[in-house]
Amino acid sequence: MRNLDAWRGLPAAQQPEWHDPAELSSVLDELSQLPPLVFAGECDQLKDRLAAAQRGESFVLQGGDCAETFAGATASAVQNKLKTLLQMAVVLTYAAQVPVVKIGRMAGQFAKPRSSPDETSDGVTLPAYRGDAVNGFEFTAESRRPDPRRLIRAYHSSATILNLCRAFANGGYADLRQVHAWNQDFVATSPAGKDYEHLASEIDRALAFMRACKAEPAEVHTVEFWSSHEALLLDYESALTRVDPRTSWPYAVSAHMVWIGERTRQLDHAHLEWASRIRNPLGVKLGPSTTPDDALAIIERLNPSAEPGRLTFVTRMGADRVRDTLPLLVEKVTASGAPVTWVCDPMHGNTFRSPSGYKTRRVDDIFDEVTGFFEVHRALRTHPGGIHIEFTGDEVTECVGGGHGLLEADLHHRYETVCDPRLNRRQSLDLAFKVAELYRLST
Ligand SMILES: O=C[C@H](O)[C@H](O)COP(=O)(O)O
Ligand SMILES: C=C(OP(=O)(O)O)C(=O)O
Ligand SMILES: [Mn+2]
Repeated sequence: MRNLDAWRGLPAAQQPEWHDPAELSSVLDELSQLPPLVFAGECDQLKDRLAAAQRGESFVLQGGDCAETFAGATASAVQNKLKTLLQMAVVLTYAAQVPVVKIGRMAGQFAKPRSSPDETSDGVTLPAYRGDAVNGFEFTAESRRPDPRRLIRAYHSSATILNLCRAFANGGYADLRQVHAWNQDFVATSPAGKDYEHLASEIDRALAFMRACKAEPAEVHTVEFWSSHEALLLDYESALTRVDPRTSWPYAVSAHMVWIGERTRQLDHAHLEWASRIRNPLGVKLGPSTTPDDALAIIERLNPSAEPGRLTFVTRMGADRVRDTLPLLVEKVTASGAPVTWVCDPMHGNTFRSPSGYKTRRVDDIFDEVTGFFEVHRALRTHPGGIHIEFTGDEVTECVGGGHGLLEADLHHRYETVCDPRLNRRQSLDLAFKVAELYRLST
């Protein structure tokens, strides 16, 4: 018998200390009555797309904020993010010559695992910020107190964002020619534009050819878009786990895909137990300390029946370690015959604090990790299935480098993230053009 509550008896890392159990329980009751944000059939479709990525027949582009905020659930913020994701996807589609599976770290990415449970500033120590679903970013005792009512806001903000994404993806905004025109603007105004001109003009010719042939498939005007987030808060995820009436299988209905983070993927803990019961496509983050046995045990827990598209390993090794740590994992998993989609997160292994105190990342390191990921897969003749990035559609100053040469001294201008540093719009497009080149060289 499936037991959706078996996780409750196990240790769960990174859960908030809610102070009022009665209030939490009433919030969870309320959540469990609310409509699903996604449907099981959609999750199955995404599983098919991820299975294609595992076979090298598509490429995953997953990205969004490190931590979404309630204040960020506006039409313009969501539109800018989606626009950037679509621009990146067009470049990658052309280079990879396979469909790009567009998955937002959006519409639910409201909870954060933290390195330390508290934060100290000017001699005052308060609970760490754990995402808008838990507490407020503002550094006051009142704001940092975990508030279960925020879970309801997380649900409604997710609904708002997902609704905007669905409308943008289907309502003409995602038109391929429009997206390409934005890319041409970027190439024309980017200092590194010369490097990208060739690819952009090839795309231009391909589109002109299609137009001349009067080829206007629906895919030119709309895109498939999927939501994802880290399934961190098990009370929330569990209240939004529903049994699909078609199949009687349980699904997380908070997002199409959910992933388990590097800090909560312990084999005998609650997160993997909960994830093992649901039927969504799942991601698991793997850091540099992961052994092949860890990876094989996770596969055994989450995908014992070897269902294609069910399990994505999102590796985040760091640019300096990816070439040493990834090969053995990929080799052993491949030898086991298990179907796994390999996706590279080049962000979380490359974070450092600048002398001025900002948490940041270098675009060069991010690109270097993706390069290493491609090299490893090429050497082992396995498929680099995609990339997973933290980015935003706005011109923030959180990561250093990129075509516009953002310096550490520039970080203070627009450092707006509430958790990890994100690529800004131009740095994201730089990355897309560079990865596109890499893809072409490596296949
Ligand atoms: O996004 C991932 C983690 O939540 C984040 O890297 C933790 O950051 P911290 O080390 O500042 O807690
Ligand atoms: C917490 C995150 O990453 P990881 O689990 O890889 O540390 C994240 O993706 O924001
Ligand atoms: Mn992060």
